[in-house]
Amino acid sequence: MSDLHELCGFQTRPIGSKYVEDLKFYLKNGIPATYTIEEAYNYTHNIEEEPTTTTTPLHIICSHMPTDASNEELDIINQMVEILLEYGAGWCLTDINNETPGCILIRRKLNDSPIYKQIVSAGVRAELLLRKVSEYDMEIIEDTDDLNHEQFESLKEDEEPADEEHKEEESSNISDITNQQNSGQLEENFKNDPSGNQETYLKTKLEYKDDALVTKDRKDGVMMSWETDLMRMGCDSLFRGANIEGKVDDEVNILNIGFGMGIIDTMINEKNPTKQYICEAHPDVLAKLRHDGWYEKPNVVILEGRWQEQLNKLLSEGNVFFNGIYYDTYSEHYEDMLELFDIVVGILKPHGVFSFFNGLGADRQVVYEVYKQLVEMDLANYGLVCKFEQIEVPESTLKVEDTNATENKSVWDDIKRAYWTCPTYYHPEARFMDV
Ligand SMILES: C[S@@+](CC[C@H](N)C(=O)[O-])C[C@H]1O[C@@H](n2cnc3c(N)ncnc32)[C@H](O)[C@@H]1O
Repeated sequence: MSDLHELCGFQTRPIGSKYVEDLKFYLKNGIPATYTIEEAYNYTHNIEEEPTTTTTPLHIICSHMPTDASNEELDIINQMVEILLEYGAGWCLTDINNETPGCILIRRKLNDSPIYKQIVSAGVRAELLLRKVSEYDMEIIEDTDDLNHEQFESLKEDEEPADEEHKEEESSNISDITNQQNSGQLEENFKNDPSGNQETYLKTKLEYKDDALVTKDRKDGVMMSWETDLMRMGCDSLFRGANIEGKVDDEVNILNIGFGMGIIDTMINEKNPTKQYICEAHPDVLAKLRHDGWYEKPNVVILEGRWQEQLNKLLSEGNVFFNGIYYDTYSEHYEDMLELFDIVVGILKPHGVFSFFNGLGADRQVVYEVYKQLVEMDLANYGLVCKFEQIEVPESTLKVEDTNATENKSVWDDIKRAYWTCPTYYHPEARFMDV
């Protein structure tokens, strides 16, 4: 382990200002804030292979920060985190246990600490920067080949490097993409993955089961009935947009993007709006809509196709405006949602409500919290204020190994990959600012 790594392990107490001085000294002398234990180990052992896990100084701080630290010590640790982040420490790099620094704090129940807040803010800044970088087609060159290890290395022999066999499968879409953008293999997998690629998804056969809509062969969960309570909240939000100063609007129009299992659409229909628009792109889902009689319902309009085409048409025709718009699609990304905001502000009535299934980054709690802040900022740029209501999700959605209740069935038992692993759902309700 290098001196920098050792420093971040807080082996001597109390943690005083010398820690900050030493940290600054190492960083100013060229040790990268992202210098990993694995890089240090490989260098000392003449291993040329690029390590696949990244245990950074920030990880070490998060796992060694004492739970009995005094306020003065916490202040020093906080300063150290601030300095590391200033010097470019990664908020979403993953260590040997597939944990980011934020994940470690959550596991240690330290996510109320200012350090956790700093990490989430750094995540927001990093994602905004990444967006700019891709917008302008810039390249971030990360070359660690010419690191001057000799200058800062003093690795102990007993320190074990990252072990491939212990490495868990990466699970966060967003941090995967951030970490491993350059991998051609990943790109290929991504193309063939219906959950991440819309073109592939729309050609993939779907299957309706009792409690889920899944892709027939791979068993990706497109929609699952455990989300029913979340859909109820979504439906209630949409109809709040029908209320203008205590009176119900003369014409209540609701738009739902993505039919799936029809859970939210059934709830909307029961409230009998003037017009219920449903936009749906997948042929198997459209067949289900036909089979279940949705085309015959007098107040229902079905927009067949992707919202990207269908809603632009509505927008340019300019003769229907909505009290509520709900968005819950599949195999789309955050950038798609940003594109949707352009249309939402053009077809939402002044008192209307926009809501969506908030699963942004929800396979990793710290990423979920970063995206909660990002979407709030992005909606604000469109003049929409987004408020979040918190609810606990059913325990059966937390992976079996996390619940300590192996006898309980997990909703993910027959599903390829859990797209949700967070204990709390942040239900979004957005309205124009001046309403
Ligand atoms: C998660 S499900 C929606 C579940 C729904 N909220 C419910 O309550 O059952 C997502 C749906 O969005 C549809 N979809 C995906 N991309 C779409 C797009 N670009 N335009 C319209 N529909 C889309 C999928 O085919 C799928 O039926």
